[in-house]
Amino acid sequence: MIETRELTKTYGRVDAVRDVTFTAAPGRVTGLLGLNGSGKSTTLRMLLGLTRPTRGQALINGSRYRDLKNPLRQVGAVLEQGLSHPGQTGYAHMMTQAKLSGASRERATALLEYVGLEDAGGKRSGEYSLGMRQRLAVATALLGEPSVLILDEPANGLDPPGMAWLRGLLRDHAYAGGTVLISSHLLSELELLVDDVVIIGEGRVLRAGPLDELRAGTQLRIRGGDHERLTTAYEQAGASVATDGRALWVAGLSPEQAGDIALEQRIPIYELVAETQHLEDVFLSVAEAR
Ligand SMILES: Nc1ncnc2c1ncn2[C@@H]1O[C@H](COP(=O)(O)OP(=O)(O)OP(=O)(O)O)[C@@H](O)[C@H]1O
Repeated sequence: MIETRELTKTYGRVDAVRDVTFTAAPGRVTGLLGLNGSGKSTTLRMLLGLTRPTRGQALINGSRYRDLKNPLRQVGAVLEQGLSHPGQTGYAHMMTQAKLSGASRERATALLEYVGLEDAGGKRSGEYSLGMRQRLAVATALLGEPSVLILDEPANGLDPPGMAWLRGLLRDHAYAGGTVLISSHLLSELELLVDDVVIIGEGRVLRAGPLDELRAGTQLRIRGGDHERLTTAYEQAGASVATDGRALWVAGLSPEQAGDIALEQRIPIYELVAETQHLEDVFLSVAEAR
């Protein structure tokens, strides 16, 4: 479980993070979304005890990071800057880190295999691709069998199969009761993964909630015989109607209602599709509403 309460970090006159309150619950994957510079890394760094909050609280399993007993057994982190020494092999890195987190050598070896680096374990990590470094960072984070995982922009450097692998791993972690908090500006990548979303902009929480609730606004895309008359009829029925030049976008009616109204007006319908909003649409509408 992760909780922040009125978490704030001020650098000089800049509020990097301001009054950020959210919860990332066990059994769920929570996405922290925002543009570059919106305060994601600063929030995660405060949770991990790497940056001291100006005020407010950042709690993992009910405690500040520095008050956690055995922190490496409670929380694993994948941060943007790699952890490993470039001259050290992946294998040697895992053995050093295993000692720090009290994990066995067997677990370290098994994790190298789990992240797909069994053949690259003898190579210096400085020679790894960005994607391989991310895999090594994930293996390191999992060493202490932590219930909480925190990942800052892990999609950077991962190719599509790598991203699919990471999605599977994080979903399994949440399914087993773990808590996952992942930051990203790649909305389409996150849409396939997260259960809950916290959108931040300029250091503040703009919107937070379950993904399904945030993108609940289903719209109908309708192409018919007479768009002008259709618009009038739908608006009279209480819907809001927009057009992209080729089709009408209708919010506030079911497909059945929209079809029946067109039939009453004797206007032919050539195409009628119910489209669920994408995370990107939610993000843009939140950003525009500010
Ligand atoms: N150590 C620091 N000193 C001064 N300003 C900082 C420091 N760290 C972050 N900031 C500022 O705080 C704001 C938020 O930065 P942060 O790195 O948390 O954003 P982010 O959402 O993680 O962005 P990115 O995806 O680019 O890393 C930015 O305006 C940044 O310039």
